[in-house]
Amino acid sequence: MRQNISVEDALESILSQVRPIAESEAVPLNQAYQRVLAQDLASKVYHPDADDSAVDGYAVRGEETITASVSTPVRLEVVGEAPAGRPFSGEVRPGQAVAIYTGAPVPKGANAVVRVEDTVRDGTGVWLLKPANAADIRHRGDDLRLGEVYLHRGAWLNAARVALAAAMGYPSLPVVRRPRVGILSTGDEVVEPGQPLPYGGVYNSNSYALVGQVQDAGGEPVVLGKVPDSLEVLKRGLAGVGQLDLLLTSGGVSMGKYDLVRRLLESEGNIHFWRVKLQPGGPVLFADYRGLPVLGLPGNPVSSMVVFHLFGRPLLFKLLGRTDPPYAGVQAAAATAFGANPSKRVYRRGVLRWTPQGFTVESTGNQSSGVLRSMVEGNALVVLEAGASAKVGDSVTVIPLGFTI
Ligand SMILES: Nc1nc2c(c(=O)[nH]1)N[C@H]1C(S)=C(S)[C@@H](COP(=O)(O)OP(=O)(O)OC[C@H]3O[C@@H](n4cnc5c(N)ncnc54)[C@H](O)[C@@H]3O)O[C@H]1N2
Ligand code: MOO
Repeated sequence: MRQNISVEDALESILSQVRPIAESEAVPLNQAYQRVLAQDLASKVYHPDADDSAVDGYAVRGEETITASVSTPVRLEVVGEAPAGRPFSGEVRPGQAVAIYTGAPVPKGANAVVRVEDTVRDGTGVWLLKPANAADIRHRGDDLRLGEVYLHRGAWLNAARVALAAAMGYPSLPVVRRPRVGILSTGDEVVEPGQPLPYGGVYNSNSYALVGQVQDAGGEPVVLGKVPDSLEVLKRGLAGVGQLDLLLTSGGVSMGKYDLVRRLLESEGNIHFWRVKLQPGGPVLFADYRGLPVLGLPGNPVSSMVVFHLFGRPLLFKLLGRTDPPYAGVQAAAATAFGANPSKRVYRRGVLRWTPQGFTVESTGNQSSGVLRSMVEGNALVVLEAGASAKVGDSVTVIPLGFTI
């Protein structure tokens, strides 16, 4: 077992232990959001399907309109209409125009369009007050070309990507099976909300943070409830977890004699590492329990959330084959001072704001890892290397939480 390793070494150890999930399934478009594409997708169509009009106006032979102006309007005979979805089947001959609408294919013979606001309708004809513009025609395949791959395996299916798949002609999408992620809380003092709170008790919040964090990363949370501080009960709980891709435990990984998760994994599992040089979340543990990867999150609510973000989220991304980064940093000017830890990298909770001068970040105040409120009031983690504090105005690295830039 490795101990006291860096965040980078811990992440590398975790990622080297997990293989991407090979199974996939087909789901209708409306169920594809927040899933991960399992195959490259080539367009089944051209978009636009034909050279079409980008504006409402008149399709004309451009060379006939060059002299058109308010003082010297050009008159053409309107021989038909081309609404979107009902293309004009004839041809635009010299002296003629066809009333055309945005998205309709440009009829044969026409090569430019005059916008309706630059025309005056006059019985069976139309006066053009400006020359026609060829740039108001969109060309076949400007957006999508038949057979070309525009969505790649590993893509996180957000609104725009699902929409693009629809535009390419797919009614359903192949997506990677969701990793099943067990969430197990430990601790005699931990009580489910809704139950009376005994003296010294604490409501289970970690499980609920993890359900949301697992879903946000693309996993399927499997809530396994809470086991009390008893080795036997913990063992029975672990024996009955069923088919999982990852087990998250919360609590029980520190130095105390009731820190059962660590003790059980020490004796019956294989601990890859325990304790990482970071705060909050230093006592994090990563192990293998009978073939199941186990990420042991420290019990303090902030530690649990931060450690999941730094390690659990990238682990799920690897299982899913997601190609977007699990998190990223931006530079921001410190609006308050941030204190250092002499021997560990710290992740302080801060409020990241966009101002006309750029990003600024302000501390949420009390940085104790028991203050869950800091994860609600803050929207970002300020990263400070061991021994490195920040003064007001210093540029610091910040990891935005819950939104991507
Ligand atoms: N002698 C030492 N003691 C501690 C150390 C240390 O290095 N030496 N590290 C501290 C740090 S840092 C952390 S973080 C915690 C982690 O401890 P555990 O993972 O063993 O967690 P517990 O002791 O079970 O709980 C810690 C804290 O979190 C509360 N908790 C636990 N589960 C939940 C839950 N599901 N929902 C809400 N809150 C929960 C629990 O009541 C405790 O207050 O260890 C320090 N100790
Ligand atoms: O690392 Mo603990 O997570 O500071 O409280």
